[in-house]
Amino acid sequence: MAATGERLGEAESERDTERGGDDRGAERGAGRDTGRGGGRGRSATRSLARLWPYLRPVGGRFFTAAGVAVVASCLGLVIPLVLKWLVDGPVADRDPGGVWLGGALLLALGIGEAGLFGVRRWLVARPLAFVEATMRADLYRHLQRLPVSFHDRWASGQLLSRATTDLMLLRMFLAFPLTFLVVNGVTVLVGFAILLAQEWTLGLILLLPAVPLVILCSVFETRYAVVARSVQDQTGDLTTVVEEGVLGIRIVKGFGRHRSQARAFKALTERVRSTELRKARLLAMIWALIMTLPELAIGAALVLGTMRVADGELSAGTLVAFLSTALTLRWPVESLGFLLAMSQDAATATDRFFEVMDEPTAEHPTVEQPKAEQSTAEQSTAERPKGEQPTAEQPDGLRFAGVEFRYADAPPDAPPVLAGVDLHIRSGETMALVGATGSGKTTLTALVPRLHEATGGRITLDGRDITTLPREELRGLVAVAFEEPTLFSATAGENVLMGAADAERADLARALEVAQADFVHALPQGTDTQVGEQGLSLSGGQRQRLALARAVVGRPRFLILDDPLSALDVHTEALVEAALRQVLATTTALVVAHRPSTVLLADRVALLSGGRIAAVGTHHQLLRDSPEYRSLMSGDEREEDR
Ligand SMILES: Nc1ncnc2c1ncn2[C@@H]1O[C@H](COP(=O)(O)OP(=O)(O)OP(=O)(O)O)[C@@H](O)[C@H]1O
Repeated sequence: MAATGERLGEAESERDTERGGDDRGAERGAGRDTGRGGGRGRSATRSLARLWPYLRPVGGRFFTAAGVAVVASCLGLVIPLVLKWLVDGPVADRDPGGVWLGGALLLALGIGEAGLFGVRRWLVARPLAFVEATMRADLYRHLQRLPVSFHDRWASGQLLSRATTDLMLLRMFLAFPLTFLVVNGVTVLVGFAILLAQEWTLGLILLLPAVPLVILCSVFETRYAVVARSVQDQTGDLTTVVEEGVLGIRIVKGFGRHRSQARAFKALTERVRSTELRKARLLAMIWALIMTLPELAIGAALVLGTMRVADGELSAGTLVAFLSTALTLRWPVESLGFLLAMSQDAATATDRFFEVMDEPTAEHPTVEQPKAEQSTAEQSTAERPKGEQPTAEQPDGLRFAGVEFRYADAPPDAPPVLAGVDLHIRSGETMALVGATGSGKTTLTALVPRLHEATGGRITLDGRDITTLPREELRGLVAVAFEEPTLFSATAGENVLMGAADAERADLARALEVAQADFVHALPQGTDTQVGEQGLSLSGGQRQRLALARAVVGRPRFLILDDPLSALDVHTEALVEAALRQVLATTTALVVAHRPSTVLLADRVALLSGGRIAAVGTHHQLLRDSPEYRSLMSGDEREEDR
């Protein structure tokens, strides 16, 4: 089963040449590139061996089932021996009693074989469903724990296809090809031993095709591995396009883009189809060879055997038994082609599964505060203006000290998004964060709950470096509401209660009130109303208010709001603002703001520009002193001054 890297490399470059340049259109919609591989230089056996930890808990039942299948298959090999006895004995002696006995024996063997195969099926069905479910649960759990940067890189369709198609392929592989590769292997060995024992010259004739078959199978396996990987990756791309098309149906319809969407989809399906056809051609070729060579050998053995029976060198019974054994071995030999193909598909699915599972869950795990960092902490303490030293009565609030950040996938020559942010939000204070589009406001807010890891500097909450806080504690301290409110296919109440592990119904009512999300009570089942996939049954403003309620339900110590009022009408915005003022009075908050109305919720404003905090002050101070701030706010300035 092992494939050589060189051959894989050759096959891959051949595939690339075959592809040519005409499927560029199909690349559209494939989205982010991560998650595709070439099947280059990997051993199928080594890949499949990684499934062992999942198989081990059900190993007893699984191996018993394989043992039962081996016995059933070898039982089939006894049938020709009974035939030999029948032909040379009772049939030659014209003994009807013996013929009946032989018939009964053959019937019993047939029933025994069928019964044992039934038992095998029963033995493996439940454990393999368990293996598939465990792998799927592990994958889901791992996906939840992977950092946001991973999800930024990977297309969702690639992940979906791994969780569905690939795991189904693996269950099918464990249920059938894996067992039958063993069973058929043992059957072929036992069968050939019987053939050689019966008549070694004829046996050798049947063995002749084995050498070319082994070589052909190895070449086939190498080529098939590459094509199998392509099909599975392309299916992932297809899933991404379908998902994007369904989620973005409003945009597609709104801009009348269904034709171009359909064209892009068709290009991708064409690409999958042509790869599937290449796979089918390979399979057809290997099947033709695997079926033809043994048939030729059986034909040759039949001619030679008949001549020897005619010459009296061989008994008719022996020839009948020999040919029946050879015919019994046809299926185990012929099945090799598709069993190998299914094993390759499974090895590819295993690789794709572990590509995700091998991704580290934390880019920077929680660490004990090292000495070097402590000195930075001391230094930043020294930098604090007088009167800002944290005390037990007055905690320090949220502090950014020399925070730097660059996206891992940013071009190497691009400047960092954040190039040394220094900002102190005092305990209980609300700070508005203002900056031009793309200046890094969302990025800065994402660093606080460690959705991304700062690449330099440090962030402290009440004097504690966030990298030293256990993630659960950090996420209990900090609540976030993003500009794009994400809701889940659950009830309105469940969506809000997701904001805090220990929140109760009373907290839910309070949070809904604060976020002016009373509309929930008017829904058909109140807070128990399902909000549909991604909350799409609600308006943008309603979704945003629910997201806000989710952020405040746990009375967080620190609140991060990314332009939380952008989708609200003027009337609702005023209501939410009024309620928010109450919440903000009790927490330390950083609020990304684009409009003066949001800015006015804050005690002070920080202007982010060129990756640094360019100015800090009240709204009116900045309007007076900062031309950049004035220009950013100018759109609404007149309204503000009214
Ligand atoms: N996942 C990512 N990978 C690479 N670059 C990114 C990623 N996300 C954002 N960026 C880049 O980082 C910069 C800052 O983006 P960010 O979303 O933080 O800006 P912003 O100030 O919040 O913008 P806006 O006001 O439009 O919401 C932008 O140039 C953006 O293109």
